[in-house]
Amino acid sequence: MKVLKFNNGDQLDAIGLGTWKSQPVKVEDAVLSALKSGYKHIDCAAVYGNEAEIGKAFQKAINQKVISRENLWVTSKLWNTAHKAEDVIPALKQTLDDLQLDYLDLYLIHWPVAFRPDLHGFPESDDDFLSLQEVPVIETWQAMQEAKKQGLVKHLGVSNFSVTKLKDLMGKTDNPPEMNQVELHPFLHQENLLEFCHSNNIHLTAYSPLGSGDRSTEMKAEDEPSLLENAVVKAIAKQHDVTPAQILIAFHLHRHTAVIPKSTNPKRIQENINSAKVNLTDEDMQQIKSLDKHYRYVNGKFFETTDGKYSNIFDE
Ligand SMILES: NC(=O)C1=CN([C@@H]2O[C@H](COP(=O)(O)OP(=O)(O)OC[C@H]3O[C@@H](n4cnc5c(N)ncnc54)[C@H](OP(=O)(O)O)[C@@H]3O)[C@@H](O)[C@H]2O)C=CC1
Ligand SMILES: O=C1CO[C@H](CO)[C@@H](O)[C@@H]1O
Repeated sequence: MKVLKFNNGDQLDAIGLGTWKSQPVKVEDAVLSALKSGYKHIDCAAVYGNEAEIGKAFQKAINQKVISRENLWVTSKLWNTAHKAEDVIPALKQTLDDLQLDYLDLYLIHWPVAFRPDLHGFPESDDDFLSLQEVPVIETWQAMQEAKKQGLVKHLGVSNFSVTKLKDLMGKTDNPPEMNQVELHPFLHQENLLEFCHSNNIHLTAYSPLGSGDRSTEMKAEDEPSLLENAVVKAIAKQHDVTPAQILIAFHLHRHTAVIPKSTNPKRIQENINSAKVNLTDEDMQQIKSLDKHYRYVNGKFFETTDGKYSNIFDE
């Protein structure tokens, strides 16, 4: 398995398991099945509403000696309601309680967007958002540093940050993020972001690598393109005698990022980690490069306000 190396010597398996939309009744078995299939890297978030069930899987796996805590890598994310300094550590402690862990391996700011702390669910009006002037990202970041000092988390990072937002944060701290988790796949290469992160010692994790087909219909565009059904991807898969999903996952290994396909199906969970064995050629990568059309499945539209507080969230 390819790994991403951190400054302190820690290593992250490049293929991890995503858990957004994994139903609480299914996710415990899914995570346990993944750990038994050799996954060591699990991607979670408070907002996915299933961390307590994932925690049960971790307990079972550790008790059954499927994996030790030291070999397991758990990422979670701070939700947008907890960006104020005083809310960060309580939110992290809730996640740790739910996951039944003493520490996280990686904690990310989920979005560069802040909601009112008392908000339940998603914003319904402009008033449900706080502006970045009211809660600057650096305030949240400093509180995360404190959590690290207290031993609650080993590594810190961000998610959905553009180059502009990374530069802004890096200009205000001596402790830059070690990870940026963003959408990446053959329809969205984000070469500039990849180059910026890699030349600044920031790892990337690719989310929605298979096109996030199980999102609710309200989140989908009518003419949404399919990665799994793409003719070029299918032809490359045929040449390698593997599935299209395995090509889509192997693409990220070739670009030295992590990738976190979501599945609750044991067969597909196994299939996805087996992508580690796929070696794409330069010619395959060239063909995949031609598919880039800057298409986002998670387009951030749900953060648009009428007052423009969070317009152009990706700065492009
Ligand atoms: N930081 C952020 O803002 C975001 C982070 N994420 C993270 O990234 C993870 C992955 O992204 P996500 O959006 O969930 O979508 P993915 O691109 O991983 O797609 C998930 C879908 O693909 C199906 N699938 C899984 N494996 C295969 C396979 N081998 N062949 C065919 N279909 C397959 C799944 O079905 P089934 O389960 O039935 O197998 C599900 O319908 C998330 O779960 C989450 O952890 C995602 C979005 C935003
Ligand atoms: O990780 C994610 C998936 O779920 C959320 C939407 O419900 C997104 O905000 C986020 O990017």
